[in-house]
Amino acid sequence: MKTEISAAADPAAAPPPAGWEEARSRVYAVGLAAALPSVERPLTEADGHTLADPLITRTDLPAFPTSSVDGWAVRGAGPWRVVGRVLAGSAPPPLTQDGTTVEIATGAMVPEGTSAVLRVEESTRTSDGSVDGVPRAAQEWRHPGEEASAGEELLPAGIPVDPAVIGLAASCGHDTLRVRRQPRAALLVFGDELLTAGPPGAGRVRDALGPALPAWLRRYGCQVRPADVVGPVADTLPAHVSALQTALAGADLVCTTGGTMNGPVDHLHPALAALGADYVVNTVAVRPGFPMLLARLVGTDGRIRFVAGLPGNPQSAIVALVSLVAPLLAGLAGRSMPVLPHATLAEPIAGRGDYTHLALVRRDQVTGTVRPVRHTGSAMLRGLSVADGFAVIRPGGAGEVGDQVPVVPLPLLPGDRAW
Ligand SMILES: Nc1nc2c(c(=O)[nH]1)N[C@H]1C(S)=C(S)[C@@H](COP(=O)(O)OP(=O)(O)OC[C@H]3O[C@@H](n4cnc5c(N)ncnc54)[C@H](O)[C@@H]3O)O[C@H]1N2
Ligand code: MOO
Repeated sequence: MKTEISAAADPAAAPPPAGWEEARSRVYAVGLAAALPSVERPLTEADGHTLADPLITRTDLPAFPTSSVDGWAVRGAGPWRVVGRVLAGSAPPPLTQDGTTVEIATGAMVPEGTSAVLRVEESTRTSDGSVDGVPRAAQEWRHPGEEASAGEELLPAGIPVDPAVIGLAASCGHDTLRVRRQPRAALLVFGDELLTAGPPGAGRVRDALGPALPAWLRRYGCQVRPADVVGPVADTLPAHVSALQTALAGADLVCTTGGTMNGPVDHLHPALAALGADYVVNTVAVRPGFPMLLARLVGTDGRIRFVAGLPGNPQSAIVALVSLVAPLLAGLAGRSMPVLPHATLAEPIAGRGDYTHLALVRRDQVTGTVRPVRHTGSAMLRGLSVADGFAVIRPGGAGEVGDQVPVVPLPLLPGDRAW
């Protein structure tokens, strides 16, 4: 996909905001073009990563004929003379004579020559110690390849690794998985007015994003080390440039909060210009969160890094996170573009004219419908704390009761496969 990238420059001369969907596609494409290299990880360390290669089974599944019950592996017609016992974990000799049986445990390999497995509770012993009974018509063992054949692709590349995938990989013989390296993210919090402890007041507010964003970013599969969360960064251009330079040295993605507008101490745009960044997206026609941006820097070593500028208003910062950072990370991980689930509105939601409206909603777990929550001003976090996601109200319209609308889910549980 062609992407429009423009150099960071005078924001007054900036192009009009990108449409919300267009902005998402653009950042996803740019992320995918910079997809992170693949690495080998032990299964126990693969959770939350993304498969870089398809998952291919190393053997048939099951790998050998496997008894599904405790009982008797018999050959020919009964009664059967007992000639041995086979427990799970060994490769038994074949049953060579009709009228013979071996005791067999659930999970044990069925000896070659077996014609049926008789459940222990459906068997009797004759006076001479032989086994008798009528095996069920349905076979009581699993055949090799019943679940998968050796060499078969079980999952494509690009799939998120979750506990189900880890279990499957182990069952078909893998000790490690080839996954995309997790993106390393850093966070710079801008704003001299921010307090990092205690109650707000006297013109100062608590930094709500420094503590919260690393946790959101980890839920999107990023690595965020505590030392990579820095702030408040002093409201001067040199301090911004230097903080960005330091963060970019180690991170694939640097998120910043605040300073996206053109206020007297908003230094993000000039700092990006000083660093030679290009805009992938510079403002988006969405409410709230309009001043969000994504910029790209190419290092002298060719390494591509991104800066996501999240607006200072706390809810707007989260809108920017779900709007731009989530598709960027999907691209970097080699995943597909996130598909938005749809839900039915149980209450109307106003439109925002030419802008897309992202409205915090809560989902009724029983009916699956969504309704807006209260306290959703862009400076507020109360609504977010009781919401499951943002309903997407497209430009030029409004959401009516009964409308099916896309919903951007919040990544509330790590590694969630579906909403
Ligand atoms: N003249 C205009 N002014 C503003 C406009 C506009 O269109 N014209 N847009 C408003 C919108 S929309 C937003 S969003 C904000 C974005 O501003 P910045 O990204 O430059 O953010 P700041 O000015 O630094 O802060 C805005 C607001 O958020 C509070 N804040 C900042 N960081 C944090 C934090 N980590 N935790 C909690 N609260 C934070 C900050 O104190 C301000 O109240 O611009 C509007 N202005
Ligand atoms: O768009 Mo601002 O992000 O409304 O608060």
